[in-house]
Amino acid sequence: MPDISLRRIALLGCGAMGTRIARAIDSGGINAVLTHVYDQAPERSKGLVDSLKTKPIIVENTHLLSSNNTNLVVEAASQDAVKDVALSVIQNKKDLLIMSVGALLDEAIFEVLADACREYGRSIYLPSGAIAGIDALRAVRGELESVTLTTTKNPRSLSGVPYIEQSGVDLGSLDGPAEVFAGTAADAVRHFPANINVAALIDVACAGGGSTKVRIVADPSIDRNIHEVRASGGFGSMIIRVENVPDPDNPRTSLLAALSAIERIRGLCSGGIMAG
Ligand SMILES: NC(=O)C1=CN([C@@H]2O[C@H](COP(=O)(O)OP(=O)(O)OC[C@H]3O[C@@H](n4cnc5c(N)ncnc54)[C@H](O)[C@@H]3O)[C@@H](O)[C@H]2O)C=CC1
Ligand SMILES: O=C([O-])CC(=O)C(=O)O
Repeated sequence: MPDISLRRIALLGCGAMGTRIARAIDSGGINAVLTHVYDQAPERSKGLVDSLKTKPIIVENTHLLSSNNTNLVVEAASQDAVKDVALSVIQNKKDLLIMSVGALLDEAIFEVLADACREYGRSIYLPSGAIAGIDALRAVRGELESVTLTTTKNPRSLSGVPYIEQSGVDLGSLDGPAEVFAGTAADAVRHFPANINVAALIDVACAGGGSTKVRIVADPSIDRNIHEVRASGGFGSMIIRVENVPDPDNPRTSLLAALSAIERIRGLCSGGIMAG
């Protein structure tokens, strides 16, 4: 049940997604105020704050985001940021919304955070991000026999990933679709930390323990970030497919991911009737 007293928000990460979230709050579309921000790149936090009507305080490090009277810390930074700060946010009795969900496929981290949420009575929210149907997958998790995620992106949305460079695939010379990864969700988020958080979301929803099957395909002929989940089991079967427009400020990230975060924050801050 959402806590409608959530009104003061701190933001970790002022990149493509963090900027959209901050602007949605600043525009008055969410019943909340952005009180504090932090980014390890100081020019990012300053650039964001300069562009906002209501100026949040720029803090000196991640931990200061939860050492004030905010209710909710929103993470839109990186898996490393989650590993660094998530536990202290919960210990400081703040709720936490995580977008770099891949961090949770480290079993030790998941268990520590789950225990801390119980002990301190706080919640960690994982918006459905760049995928859809997370609620349905969670509902049928006890009946699942098979789940596979296939993610297809333009090579420019996959550039700079050491795993691809080491595997000898030359993204620049592809003239058709090429599989660049096949394996488990746990390995996918390790090798593609900024590209496949959706695999972690699906795996957490299905209680897969990191074992959900994942394929990543580079296809120079497409300009969308496409995620397709095929699931089957005792409930029947489902195919969930999204064809996402990439965020113009970060082609790895889909616009839907930021919109999903904003909608989740809006719901947490307003209560009322909510679908899904
Ligand atoms: N859950 C989902 O469906 C999706 C999740 N994501 C993830 O959400 C996160 C945000 O995405 P974008 O805004 O597009 O990325 P971005 O690269 O545009 O921005 C990330 C910002 O966080 C900052 N940052 C990174 N590590 C940090 C740390 N340890 N401490 C403080 N600041 C740090 C960077 O300097 C940068 O300004 C990424 O981890 C991305 O992989 C992206 C798309 C979908
Ligand atoms: O935004 C997307 O399409 C997917 C993505 O980067 C992620 O899951 O990390």
